[in-house]
Amino acid sequence: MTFEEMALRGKVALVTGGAQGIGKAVAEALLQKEAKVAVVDLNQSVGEECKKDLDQGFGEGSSIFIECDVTDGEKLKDAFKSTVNHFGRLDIAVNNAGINNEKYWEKTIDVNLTSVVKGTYLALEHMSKEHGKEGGVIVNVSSMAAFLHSPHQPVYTATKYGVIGFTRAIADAAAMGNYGVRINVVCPAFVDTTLLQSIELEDNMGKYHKFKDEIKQRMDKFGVLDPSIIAEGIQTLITDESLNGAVMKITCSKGIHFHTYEPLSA
Ligand SMILES: NC(=O)c1ccc[n+]([C@@H]2O[C@H](COP(=O)([O-])OP(=O)(O)OC[C@H]3O[C@@H](n4cnc5c(N)ncnc54)[C@H](O)[C@@H]3O)[C@@H](O)[C@H]2O)c1
Ligand SMILES: CCCCC[C@H](O)/C=C/[C@H]1C=CC(=O)[C@@H]1CCCCCCC(=O)O
Repeated sequence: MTFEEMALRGKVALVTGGAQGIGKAVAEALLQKEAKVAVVDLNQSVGEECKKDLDQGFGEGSSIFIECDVTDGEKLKDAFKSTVNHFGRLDIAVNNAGINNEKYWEKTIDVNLTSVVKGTYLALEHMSKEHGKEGGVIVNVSSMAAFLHSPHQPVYTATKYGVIGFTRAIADAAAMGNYGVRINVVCPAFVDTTLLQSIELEDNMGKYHKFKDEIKQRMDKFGVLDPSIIAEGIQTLITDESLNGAVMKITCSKGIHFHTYEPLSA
């Protein structure tokens, strides 16, 4: 049995936006290592299809689907509670749900940043030693848009910067407060998921829709990753106990690697 299999076997994970794309790839990777997974997603039909796939691939008892809009604080709180009630514990949370919408940009902030903060705090309530729990790991999903900003997605870019800043700060708080919880962030470049289709839609891109060809040029230039490599990177952030406050970048050019920051000057 590999180290990852030992580290993940029997562990319970909650993955937001887990019904498709990167989130589903994360769920499959964790189930492959005999973890249990709660798939939390807004989309009921896609979520139920995902559940069927996971049942077929990993057995009916290994996962549950919880329909939940992460921007609804009470629903998200209930999703965490249902996960713990069903599986008896929570060890891992992946705050992955995200959208790309510059027209209704307040919604983008709600999903991509506010709900990641809420999801992190809810996960800490169920995992942190400050709440008498046994510890765990949280992974928040940002983007390479936080390193190569996108003039076509100013608000999306801002949310992804925010996810990095919040995660690095709360990871330090977790260490200083002996929460027993490691908190890391992953920053993928373009990934082959439904989200990329949003660049074609004026309802998503708003006034920046006229820039869509430029985004496509960037996709041609930088390449498009398979969701499975993001799942591989997130699995490393979960199982490598040396990682807390880590900022993982995943690109076609350099694969899985880490961003390093200048040490704080005295
Ligand atoms: N695809 C990319 O190129 C790319 C690159 C970098 C980062 N990301 C980030 O990865 C994460 C996952 O994106 P993806 O590419 O898999 O997209 P996707 O659209 O394929 O999947 C996102 C999932 O999140 C769900 N979701 C959206 N809003 C929700 C809400 N309010 N409540 C609950 N679930 C909700 C959707 O129903 C969907 O199942 C996002 O945070 C995204 O910003 C994506
Ligand atoms: C389009 C709708 C969904 C957005 C998904 C994703 O979050 C977007 C990231 C890109 C946005 C602008 C960029 O250039 C970002 C990609 C930068 C890639 C940099 C790679 C650099 C390298 O390979 O060295």
